[in-house]
Amino acid sequence: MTPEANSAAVITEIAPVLNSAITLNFVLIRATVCVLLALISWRTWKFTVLPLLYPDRPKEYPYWVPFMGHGRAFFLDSNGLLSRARSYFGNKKEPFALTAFGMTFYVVTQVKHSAEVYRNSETLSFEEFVQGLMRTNGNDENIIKSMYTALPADKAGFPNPLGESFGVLARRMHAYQLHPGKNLTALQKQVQGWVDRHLNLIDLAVYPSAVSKCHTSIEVPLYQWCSETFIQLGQDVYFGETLSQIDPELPVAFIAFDELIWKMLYQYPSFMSADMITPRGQVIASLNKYFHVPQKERSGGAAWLINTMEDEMRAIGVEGDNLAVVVFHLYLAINTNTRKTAFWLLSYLIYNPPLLEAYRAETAAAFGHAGALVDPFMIQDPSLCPWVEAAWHETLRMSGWAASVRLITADTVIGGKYMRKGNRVMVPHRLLHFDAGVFGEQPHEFRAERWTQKADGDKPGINRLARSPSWRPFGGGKTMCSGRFLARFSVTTFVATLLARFDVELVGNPSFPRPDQGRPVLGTISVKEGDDVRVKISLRK
Ligand code: HEM
Repeated sequence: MTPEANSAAVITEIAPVLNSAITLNFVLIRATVCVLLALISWRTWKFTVLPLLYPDRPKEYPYWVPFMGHGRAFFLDSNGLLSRARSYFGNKKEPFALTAFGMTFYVVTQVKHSAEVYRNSETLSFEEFVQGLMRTNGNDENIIKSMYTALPADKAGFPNPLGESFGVLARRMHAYQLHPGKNLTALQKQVQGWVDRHLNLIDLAVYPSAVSKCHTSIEVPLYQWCSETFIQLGQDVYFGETLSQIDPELPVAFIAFDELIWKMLYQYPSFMSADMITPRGQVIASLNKYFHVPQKERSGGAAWLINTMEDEMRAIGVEGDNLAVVVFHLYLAINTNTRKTAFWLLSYLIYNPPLLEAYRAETAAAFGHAGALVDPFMIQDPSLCPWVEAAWHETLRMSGWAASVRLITADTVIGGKYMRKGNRVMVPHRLLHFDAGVFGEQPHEFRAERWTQKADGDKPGINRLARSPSWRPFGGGKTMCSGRFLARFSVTTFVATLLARFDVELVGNPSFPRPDQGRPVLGTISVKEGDDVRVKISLRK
């Protein structure tokens, strides 16, 4: 065959293939153009036309992928996304809307509007969040229902004059135990005794992460070690020693769960979250065993709150695993934030020696002969310990990562904007706490002194910032954290005792540990993986 004939044959052979490839490409290009046009029309309609038609609705931060919305950015750094959205709207502080994974949140960043959210318990519900957690962690539907069904006003046990459900009464029980008064003082004395007894080198060396280098010092990874000690403290004070006897590994299991709590909050499928589910199962199983021991036989005794909640729940038929799952949430509330706050407070002090010395000097009066912890209550008095107060507040400000979220149960107006039933409204505490207009210059820097500047008429040691409505480290309204007084007492007393008895110094020259801004938590931010710092704790000479 001649070369010409040869190429003609090849062309005849490949022409249909080429033709169909060109047709396919053409179809693909047309499909892509159609999808793009549809997307542009949808986006223009949703984010340009609708806001003009309905100016009384919060404007929505635009996105390109329907349903998914800002899901990816929310997952990577929710607070970063919220800041970007706020500046997109010119930092006007009007409520705006944001969609992630098919869920729409109305974000409230102005303090006046956040007060409207906290005041409204009629059409904004926190219970939905709590019930969601109960479901995720294994409570049966009928149990959740009976816990949120109104109980008779004349029932036996904890008084119920308003005929409320156990779910609502539980909040009153928390307040009864944890708000200032004799019940809180009793618990604080337990914390005092625990700290006084256990903050010695022999006891501190037994924590799994501690390494004993010689008989006068130990070395610890600070985050891990604060977590282990604080969970042990919380557990012993609330549940007595029985829980540790049942499961000596419980604090370690809880840390493993708590570091992966974001998988629970994002409701990851079980095949992707065995590493979170297994330790969570261990904590719940150990609590279940604990409740099989009769109250009178539990050594060390439990707090009033634990025994009362148990009695009240048994009275409405909550037993076994269901009882353990409900109390698991309390175990979580007691332990998740204090361990991390202790770590951040200690880190800020260690990296700021003058502040550490001021903290140590102010709290010296709390200690008696041979470092005995005799008066931890003076540490709570801002007029006696202004630097403790300042360091505590600034640590909460820098490490708070929570947002108050409520389900909208009926159409509601907040900040003059109409918010639709079924969506959620969110008050991101961090945006409030990083407002330079309220908290002063360089809001991203740790500056304890911002809490020491007083206005005329302020009580000694009490700074006006602590009374600002922008200050929300513990949320607000009826659901404001009931553990806030005990949390401050435990963390500041623990740190004061550690500094009174030991020298605490960095091993090597590590940079300040970075917070993990990607993963959601229920309060205080975690440390970035790999950023824990090693610290040497040695007896003070
Ligand atoms: C530094 C430590 C702590 C921080 C930063 C913290 C923070 C918070 C926050 C932000 C909320 C949500 C409030 C809302 O959305 O309105 C909350 C609720 C709560 N906290 Fe804490 N908390 C801490 C320690 C504790 C402790 C030690 C307990 C002890 C029991 C506790 C018990 C609770 C309870 C029971 C709730 C739910 C309130 C309700 O359902 O009404 N917290 N906490």
